[in-house]
Amino acid sequence: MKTIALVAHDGKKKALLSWVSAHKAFFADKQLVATGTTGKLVSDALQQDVMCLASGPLGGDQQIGALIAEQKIDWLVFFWDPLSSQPHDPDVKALIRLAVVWNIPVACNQATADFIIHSSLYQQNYQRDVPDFSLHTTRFDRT
Ligand SMILES: O=C(CO)COP(=O)(O)O
Repeated sequence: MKTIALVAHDGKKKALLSWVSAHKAFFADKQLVATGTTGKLVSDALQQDVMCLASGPLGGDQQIGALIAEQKIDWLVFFWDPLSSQPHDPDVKALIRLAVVWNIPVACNQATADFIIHSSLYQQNYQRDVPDFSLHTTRFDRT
């Protein structure tokens, strides 16, 4: 099962909540991890369990970064707010840095988050619709 980390700054929480709500069915079979306040809001919006870590300014970003370094997170959706300063800005940068270091998909806005969902759905459908790809290749090789 895929594990997705969700984080949003206060100025972007509304955007994240409307985005996750629009994709409620997609998240139903995913494991969700989030910083404290974001996680509570997402859990209420989706009526789904979310592993809530500490609030961002209290170390939640660092906890998610640690999970990334332990390879327990498949992708990160982090709606950070480019128009307000954060007291824990070094933690924010460290989290994004670790997502890049560990080469996991990371979406910092809705357009990219949509891309990742569409790509993930495409991969699921491709794997389901073409299960006998190797068989097909073998048959082709014999002719
Ligand atoms: O500050 C955050 C990310 O940097 C988010 O923390 P909360 O989800 O606790 O608001």
